[in-house]
Amino acid sequence: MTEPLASDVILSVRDLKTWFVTRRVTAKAVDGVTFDLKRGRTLAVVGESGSGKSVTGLSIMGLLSRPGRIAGGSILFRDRQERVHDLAGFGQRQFRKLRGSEIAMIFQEPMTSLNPLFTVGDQIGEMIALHELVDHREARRRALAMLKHVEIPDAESRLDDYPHQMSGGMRQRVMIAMALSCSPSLLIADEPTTALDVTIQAQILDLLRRLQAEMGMSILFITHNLGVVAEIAHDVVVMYGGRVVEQAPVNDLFAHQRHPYTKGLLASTPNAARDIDAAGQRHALHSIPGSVPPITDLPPGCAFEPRCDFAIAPCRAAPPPLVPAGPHGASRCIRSAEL
Ligand SMILES: Nc1ncnc2c1ncn2[C@@H]1O[C@H](COP(=O)(O)OP(=O)(O)OP(=O)(O)O)[C@@H](O)[C@H]1O
Repeated sequence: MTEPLASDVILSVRDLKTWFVTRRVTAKAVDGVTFDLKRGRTLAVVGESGSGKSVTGLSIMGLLSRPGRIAGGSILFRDRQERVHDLAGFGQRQFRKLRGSEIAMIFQEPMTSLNPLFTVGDQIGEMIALHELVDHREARRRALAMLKHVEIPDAESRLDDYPHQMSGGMRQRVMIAMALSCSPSLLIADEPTTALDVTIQAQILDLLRRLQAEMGMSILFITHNLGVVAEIAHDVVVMYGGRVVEQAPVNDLFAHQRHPYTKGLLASTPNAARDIDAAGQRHALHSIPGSVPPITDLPPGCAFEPRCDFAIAPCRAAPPPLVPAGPHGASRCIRSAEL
């Protein structure tokens, strides 16, 4: 029997396995991932390229491409009527009802969501009309309100712009407007600021924080950037090789990392105050040796063991379980108590 969902949890991913199976290989892109996202909070999923972050988001949205499929586990989602659904068993027809109205997703590249052939006003309006009974004029009025909501200057005239007439930051705002036009309770944001320069990135993060406070939505924020995590997350899940290696509230994670991979990620994140001293001397940035092994060829024990400075013989035996480490966090490192 599945354990019931705590009343403040909107999304509970439990032992999720998303595999890409072909006749020759099985790529276990997500292999036993478990986390909870609470109402009105932001959970960041962080890890290097290939760790399984995007596949986790796409699994929740029902947007996996073949031969990807959910091979096990559950994705419990609480809708606005407080009904709990297991999205792991959903078909495309059920997803179509939920996507946009209850769960929305934004991507790194706004043109993934925007059609170059239609004006932004038409596209946002169409999204609203798809889920709610509104006429053309009302859809346009709501689209304009959304453009203002995401702080697009001179929104009235921008309504009739095509996406290519806008800057990257503005397009990102339009994608957010479209995603939030039906007030979803869950937003999945997959690297939405990665392609933007740092000042625009900070503005988009500010905007998301403000919209979250106003609309009360929960955000699953996928990123490889711990700087962004520090800006936006309440809670953090660190992924490596398709598994969660550590999870903790954001303050705890930055104060004390329980997994050597998280330690390495943090040490590799540029930080001007730490990297240049008062005399202007630069200190070399740490980098984690090697790279994420292909998920079709993970080592038998801890997936991070070949790159880990703290590894001991038992790390090579079997994948360590995710166990409580400290009062709020959990770690998959058998040495976490000593780190
Ligand atoms: N269509 C596919 N067929 C086979 N394997 C896939 C497919 N899509 C993703 N994978 C595999 O799943 C693994 C996880 O990919 P995923 O995109 O989730 O990583 P990520 O952590 O989001 O990295 P990035 O930041 O680069 O997107 C990768 O190793 C990739 O090889």
